[in-house]
Amino acid sequence: MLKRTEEKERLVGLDNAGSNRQGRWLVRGVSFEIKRGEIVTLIGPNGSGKSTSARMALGLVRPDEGLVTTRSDLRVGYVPQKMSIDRTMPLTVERLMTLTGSPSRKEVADALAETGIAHLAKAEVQHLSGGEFQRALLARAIARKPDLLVLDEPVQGVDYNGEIALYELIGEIRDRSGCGVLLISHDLHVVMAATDTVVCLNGHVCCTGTPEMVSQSAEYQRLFGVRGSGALAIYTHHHDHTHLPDGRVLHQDGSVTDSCHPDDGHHHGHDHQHGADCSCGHDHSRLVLPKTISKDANDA
Ligand SMILES: Nc1ncnc2c1ncn2[C@@H]1O[C@H](COP(=O)(O)OP(=O)(O)OP(=O)(O)O)[C@@H](O)[C@H]1O
Repeated sequence: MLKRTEEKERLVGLDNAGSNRQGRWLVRGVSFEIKRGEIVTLIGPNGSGKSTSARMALGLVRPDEGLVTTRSDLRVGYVPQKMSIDRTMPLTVERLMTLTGSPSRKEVADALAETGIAHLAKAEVQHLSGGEFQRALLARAIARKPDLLVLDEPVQGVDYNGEIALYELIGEIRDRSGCGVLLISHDLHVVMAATDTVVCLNGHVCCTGTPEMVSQSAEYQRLFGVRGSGALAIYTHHHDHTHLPDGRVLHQDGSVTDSCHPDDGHHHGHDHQHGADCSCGHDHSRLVLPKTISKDANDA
């Protein structure tokens, strides 16, 4: 008898969902689902309805049309787009972890270790770099052991190498914990190919699919106006280095450098291609778009 492949558990599903405020549709016709172990990324220009769609998925906004179904007792870990912290108030990373929940000391320590900032447990939040702060917020979210991890613009205030390191970390967390991940991004510089599904929004779903499929769709290219040298490059490489929490790069030969370049002598067996915008060029399975796309998107 044939054994059916086991279906991954569906955590959240939106079916033609829409949200209306005072007669205006903020977004409508949104359909996607997130299963356990999957990464779904919502992309789109400012005001395109990414946060509204995510809020519908989380049950924070009730859809005015369509259907949203959520697994009962779904545990969500949320990394907000902004978090206002009184910079004059002393607040350690450890304390930040317990502001809105009550994880045990071990859960706090594990989450800080997993996000690579165990050494910053006693540090003041106001002294953290952009990348360290994002990791602290991520640690706070994963300490809850979520079924679904939601990250709204997780790479804000983070430089290019830090951005790649953060995306890699999110992928590792998914691999280790098996949680589902919903990412929201309008800075399209890096959308990791580890993303299973990209949903491209502009008040409605313009296109949806794998990063490769979406990048090639006419709707996507119309929306983001990919111009001139702004060609897309899909990277599929083998892993030969690791991005450290502080943005530096640990190479296979044990050396650590501030950044990573194909010709820096640390990489062997170049079996990959580089795009026009490649400042790193190795080992990531990701879709890279030029920085200018964010501006193009706003112009669109
Ligand atoms: N509660 C609300 N009441 C009225 N309008 C709203 C409300 N929330 C959002 N909007 C509007 O809905 C549209 C979509 O907003 P949303 O925050 O979902 O977009 P976004 O894609 O996440 O944008 P950004 O990238 O700027 O964060 C915007 O025009 C916004 O001004």
